Amino acid sequence: FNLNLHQSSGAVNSAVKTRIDTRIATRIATSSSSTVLHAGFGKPSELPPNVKLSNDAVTNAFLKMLPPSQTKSTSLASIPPLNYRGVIATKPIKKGTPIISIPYTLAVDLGTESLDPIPPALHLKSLIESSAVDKRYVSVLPSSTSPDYSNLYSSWPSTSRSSLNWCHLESSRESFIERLPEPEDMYYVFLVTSRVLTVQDPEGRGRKLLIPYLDMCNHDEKSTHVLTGVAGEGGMLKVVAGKDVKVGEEITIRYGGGEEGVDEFLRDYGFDPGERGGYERFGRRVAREVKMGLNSRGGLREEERRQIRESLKVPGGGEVIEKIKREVGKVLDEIDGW
Ligand SMILES: C[S@@+](CC[C@H](N)C(=O)[O-])C[C@H]1O[C@@H](n2cnc3c(N)ncnc32)[C@H](O)[C@@H]1O
Repeated sequence: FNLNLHQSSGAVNSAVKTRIDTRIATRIATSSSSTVLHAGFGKPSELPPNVKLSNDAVTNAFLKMLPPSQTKSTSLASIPPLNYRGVIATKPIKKGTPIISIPYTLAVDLGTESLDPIPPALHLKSLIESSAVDKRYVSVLPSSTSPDYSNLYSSWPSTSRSSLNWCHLESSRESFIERLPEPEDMYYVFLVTSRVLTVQDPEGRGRKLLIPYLDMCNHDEKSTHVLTGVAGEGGMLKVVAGKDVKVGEEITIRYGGGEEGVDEFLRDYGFDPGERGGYERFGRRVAREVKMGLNSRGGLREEERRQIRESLKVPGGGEVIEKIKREVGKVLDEIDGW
């Protein structure tokens, strides 16, 4: 494939894998399409009016941390329709050139790869608490009160949580919490699962890295951009353009995880990657789990179903939770209709 990667060493093609338990993301997509928010913008002055470049003091201080070349053709912006923060092209970018290049030395290295997000989460917590992570970066991470975090079903009311223990998704999250020193440490698990990439070091071992700026790229299943880099001295962690990029286009990457459905995706990132079948698919999975439960242990008793129904009425949890609750409600209706 004719991607013109910057090759400074033979190891440069080592993949930056998108987070935790995921497969290598050097998938060089064959599709030439990508999300084009607003095609046809040629100059920065032609940025779509509804894309607001982030221009507050905290963001500007963070951007100054980065190599100056970094912000010549991209910037952070609030991007419609969700108005989430993301990276946007402010200049046209040619296919094959790096869009983002962050030196390994700027990344927060959380150690060698493990399938378990808890060790890197606790490592991150201690680095942040001991001020070993640049404050300018910490200040732009989503806080524990930001919607990115609070929309996760972490805020699912505890009554619902215990009632939903039979649900694979919920019990896997519960098992995280049980193994954490404090339930609040779930916030660091969220930072790890939602924004840490696995990058190979020169010896070929995967390392968990929090890469400032690169971690601001949102997910798009159809993104053709390619992640490359080596987690070691002199390494540059890059997003290389898989296609020509126009001004005003969002720079997205393709996250790993949740290939089978949407559940791990929801747990780890807190949003529904609609293209994978979304909540409908999740609902079907829940239904399957309930039915399996019915076969193996006589199913949910009437009392259990009643408790779940009650817990579904407890407000809170944000949009994601509300959608899951609706799906769970449908599954219960289905069972009670049998
Ligand atoms: C690696 S961060 C991306 C940058 C993030 N928007 C920020 O401002 O720091 C991953 C988080 O961004 C949000 N996100 C990324 N892609 C998204 C998408 N396609 N739809 C909705 N939210 C998305 C989710 O909150 C996710 O947990």
